[in-house]
Parts: sequence; structure tokens; C-alpha cells
Amino acid sequence: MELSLSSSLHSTTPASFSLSTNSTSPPRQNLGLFSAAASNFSSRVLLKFNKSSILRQPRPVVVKSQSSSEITNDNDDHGFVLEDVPHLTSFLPDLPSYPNPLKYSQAYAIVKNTFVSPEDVVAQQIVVQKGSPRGIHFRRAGPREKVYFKPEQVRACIVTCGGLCPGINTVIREIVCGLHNMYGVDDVLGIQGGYRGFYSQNTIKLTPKLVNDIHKRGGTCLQTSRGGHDTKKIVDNIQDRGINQVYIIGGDGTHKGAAAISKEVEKRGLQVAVVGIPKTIDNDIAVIDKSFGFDTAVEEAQRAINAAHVEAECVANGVGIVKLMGRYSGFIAMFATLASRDVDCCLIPESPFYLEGQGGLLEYVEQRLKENGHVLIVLAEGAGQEYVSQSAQAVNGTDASGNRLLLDVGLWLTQEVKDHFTNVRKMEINLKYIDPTYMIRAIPSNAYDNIYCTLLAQSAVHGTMAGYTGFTVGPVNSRHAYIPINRVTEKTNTVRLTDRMWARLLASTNQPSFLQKCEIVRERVDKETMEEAKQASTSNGVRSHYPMKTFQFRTKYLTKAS
Ligand SMILES: Nc1ncnc2c1ncn2[C@@H]1O[C@H](COP(=O)(O)OP(=O)(O)O)[C@@H](O)[C@H]1O
Ligand SMILES: O=P(O)(O)OC[C@H]1O[C@](O)(COP(=O)(O)O)[C@@H](O)[C@@H]1O
Ligand SMILES: [Mg+2]
Repeated sequence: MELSLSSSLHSTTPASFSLSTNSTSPPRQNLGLFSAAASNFSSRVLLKFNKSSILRQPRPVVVKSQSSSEITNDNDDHGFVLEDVPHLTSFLPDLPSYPNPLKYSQAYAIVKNTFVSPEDVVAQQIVVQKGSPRGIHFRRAGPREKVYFKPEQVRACIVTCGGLCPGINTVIREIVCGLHNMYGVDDVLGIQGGYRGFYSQNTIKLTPKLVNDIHKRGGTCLQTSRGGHDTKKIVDNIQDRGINQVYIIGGDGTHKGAAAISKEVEKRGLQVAVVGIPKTIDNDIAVIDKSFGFDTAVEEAQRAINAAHVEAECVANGVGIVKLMGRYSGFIAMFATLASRDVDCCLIPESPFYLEGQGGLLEYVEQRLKENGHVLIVLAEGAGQEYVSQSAQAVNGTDASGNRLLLDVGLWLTQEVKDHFTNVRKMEINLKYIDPTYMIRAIPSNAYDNIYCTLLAQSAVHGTMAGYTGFTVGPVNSRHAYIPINRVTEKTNTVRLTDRMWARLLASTNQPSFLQKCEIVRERVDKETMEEAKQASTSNGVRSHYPMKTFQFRTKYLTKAS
């Protein structure tokens, strides 16, 4: 289905700038003046610009229905697709806009380009081939010429949900300071204890003075929780408190909650901008380059790995096992291993392994002990869960948010290695198991993450002030962009075995790839290849060099050769 839309519905077009003369202040709450039925925007709308129209204004905009299979690649635009984020004017069409006060802020006084051009977009794919379609793009993050909130009318709130992660306090600090220093907003509330705090706790007033030092501490000064998301109660509370900007810091679960809040806000026709700020130590959020706190976690993991290495090399037949976080994604383990170079084997949830027999982990451990006198294994908490649940009493439970509860794979592996060498191989080993997971998660962010958190927070502030809603922020190929929320909830980011990064790790540690027995690995590789091919054909992205056949051949080849 195709619909033609006037570009004036979108704040970023000059057509919408012409609305700025209307200075009527929007009432602070319950702006149910406009029927939600007037809304013709959904958060997963793919806008397709004509190539020529992106250079000229006003432009016709073609709105495609949500099915990505309907995105066509015609010659006019060379397959250019903008995955746009919703804007308040899409359901409150008469909302007045105002000149952005940033112009008068001392911070931006001599900046050459204060405002991001409405035409600026960020490409999802930057490695392209000659003649390949231009593919998916997102709006570039940053300040816009017009804002849809008068600073004195803004009442913002910040909430933190899910597990801890280094850097949350920095994001909180920079939202508060960004709102105040760039836009003159000083009414910011902290919602305590996650989503349930909206309806079960008092708020705290956040001022630049109050948050000045919080980035030096780990955790979240607002407290966090899992579970407790009740959309109706939360939006009732937003309305009752007169909140019109909602900053939600959290992971994939939290973003699902943010999407529900944003939909409910639209349904009620409220002038409330909702933004998610992706947080997870696991780095499992799709689309964005990296999540904040991840870099800090990889760095801090080095301390545990170093300790395990020292313990292992200072005794005869020393075996070190270090468990790191990563429920479904082994990014921390993979990057910590690559960074360390002392690790002999890295085990992640994405790459199944086996213990016994030729090409198995135990054979490799023995080989390393003979060659090197010690061996060091790093494993992500989600690795080998299928084995642990067989041997331990299965815990089929979930946490309050519905996440699967994991069994301790580190303890399981420790026992298996000890049993094997003591009882089967009759060899004396010295094994030390280190679990630094919560110690890593609870530290303050490092310099890199602090800077990254600042950019995220300021991007979020610019986006909400500009009237965008139902979006999340983050770097895509190093450029900060506004991304529709559903893009980060529909899929999680996992280590792709068919990508070169995993091959780099294997080449660095020289560990077994466990391809010999692992039918599962082959299935996974085939699945990834199929996904990639599907993505290339449906998203107008770059086509893969490797058809499925090639991968099957290479897998077979590896099996024979090993
Ligand atoms: N599908 C969902 N719909 C609405 N809220 C959700 C959903 N999944 C999780 N949440 C809420 O998001 C919050 C955090 O989720 P959780 O999975 O624990 O952490 P994270 O956001 O870090 O992944 C919880 O309060 C939970 O109730
Ligand atoms: O003990 P908790 O709080 O449930 O946290 C454990 C989980 O939290 C994480 O650190 C991060 O999870 P989220 O990003 O979903 O919050 C996982 O790696 C880990 O499995
Ligand atoms: Mg999560």
C-alpha cells in the first residue's frame, strides 16, 4: 500500500518551519485536543525519498507500508530508504514550533553549523559495491532549527530499567545538564526504581548541582528494577504529573516498554515525547555500533583475566576459568579475549562447543597444559547452557522481566574439568574459577564511555526538543542517529560466526572451532547465511558475496581437514 503525504507533516522540512509564527503555548498536559485517529504515522514507517526530492523542497514523500518486502528499488532514488522516527506533529498536526534557543546558548555561540540539516541522514551500510542500492538510512541526530517545546513548559523525567551497566549515571547527568545548559530547562524529575517507580514511588527533582558528581559512581542514582511495566498506569502517571518529555534508559526489554508508552501517549493525543537510550552491558542491541558501558566492561574484564592468568602460570598445570556476562551474546567475552592475548579459549553462547573426544575442549586443555604449563578459559554466562541444564537441576524460571534464568556454566565447567583430569586422565591440575560479573557491571564508566554517554544524552535531548518521539538514539557507523524503537526490539545483536571478527578471535587464540561434531554450529552458520541473503534482498542493502552453497562447502572442508 502506498500513501502520499505532504512533507509538511515532518518537522524537519522547511514546510513545517513556517508554522513557527504561532506562539500559542501548548498546555502542559492532557493535550487530547486532537484525535488520535488523525494520526497517520506509525513508528515503523519507511519513507522513500525520490533522489531529486531529497535535494529540493517542498518534496513529495512516499510512505510505504511496513512490510519490508514491499520496499522496491527503482531507478529514481537508487534504492534510498529513510527509516524515519515518529514526530509529535504526526498526531498533533497543529502543534506550534519555536526558534531553537540553542542559537543563544553560549556553548554554541561560535559553532559554524549549529543545526543539523533536515536532509542529513546516516547510512546503515557503509561498505557498498558499485551499483548496489543505497539502502536504509536514519535521521542524523542533533539540534534542529525549530523546537516544539518552550523551555519553561518542559517537565522532563528520567527512568532507568533493567540490569546495571557502567555509565548510566553519566547519561542521567548529561540529560539534566544538557536540558539545563543548552535549552534552559530546569524541571527534571527522577523516577525511582524503574518502570514501577512511575506509579509506586515519589519522584526526585534532578538539578545540575545534584547530579554534578554522579558519573563518578557506578550503578544508577535512580535505582532500577526488572518487571513492573504497566503501560496504562505509567501513562496515567505521566499525565497526572504533567510530564511532557520521558527519557527511558534501558535495554531491549525496556525499549519494548518505551514503545508501548509511546503508542499509548499517541492514542491519548498527548504532547509527550518519549525517547529510549540503549543500555546494556551485553552489547546485544541491534543497529547501533556499540552500547555504552561495553567498552568499560571489556577493560575491567582484563583485571579478572590477568588475575586468573597469574594464578594459572604460577602453579603446575594451572587452569584458569573466568566467567563474564553475556546472556545470549558473547561480545564481552569475545572482545575481552581479543584484548588480553593470554586467553587460550573463549566460549560464547553463539558458538556451541563439546568437551569429550577429538577436537573437544578437554583435549585442547590437555594439549595447552603440555605445551605451555597452564591454560586460561574465558566463557560468557550464556555459553553451554544446554549442558548445564542436563547436569544440574533444571531451572526453567524467568526473572521479573521474563528473561530466562541461567545456570552457572562456570561452576559446571570447573567440575567437568576437575573430574576429567582427576578421575579419567589421573593428572593433578590446579584450577581457579573467577566470577567477576557483578564487579564489572557495578563500576563507573571509563573515559571513552563517559564521552559516548554525553553524546547519547545530548542527542536524546535535541531529539525530544525537536518534537521527535518513539525513537532511540545511538551511533550507526560512528554517526549518531535517531532510530525507530522497533528496530532495536525486533532483533538482538549477537556474535555472528560467519563474520570475520569471530575468525579473528579463532586465529588469535588458535582454539578449536568445534566444527567437527557440532551439527548445531553448521545449522547456525547456514541460518546466518540465509538471514544475510534475505536481508540483502529485502532491505535494499548490499548483497552478500557468499551464497549459501559456499558456506556449506567451507564447513565441510574444515571438517575433513581437522
Ligand atoms: N515486552 C515488554 N513490554 C513492556 N515492557 C517490558 C517488556 N519486556 C520487558 N519490559 C520491561 O522493561 C524493563 C526492563 O526489562 P529487562 O528485560 O529486565 O531489562 P533490559 O531492558 O535491560 O533488557 C522491565 O521493567 C520490564 O517489565
Ligand atoms: O542479576 P540480574 O540483575 O538479573 O542481571 C543479570 C543479567 O544482566 C545482564 O548484565 C544485562 O542484562 P540486561 O541488559 O537485560 O539488563 C546480563 O548479562 C545478565 O545475565
Ligand atoms: Mg535485555
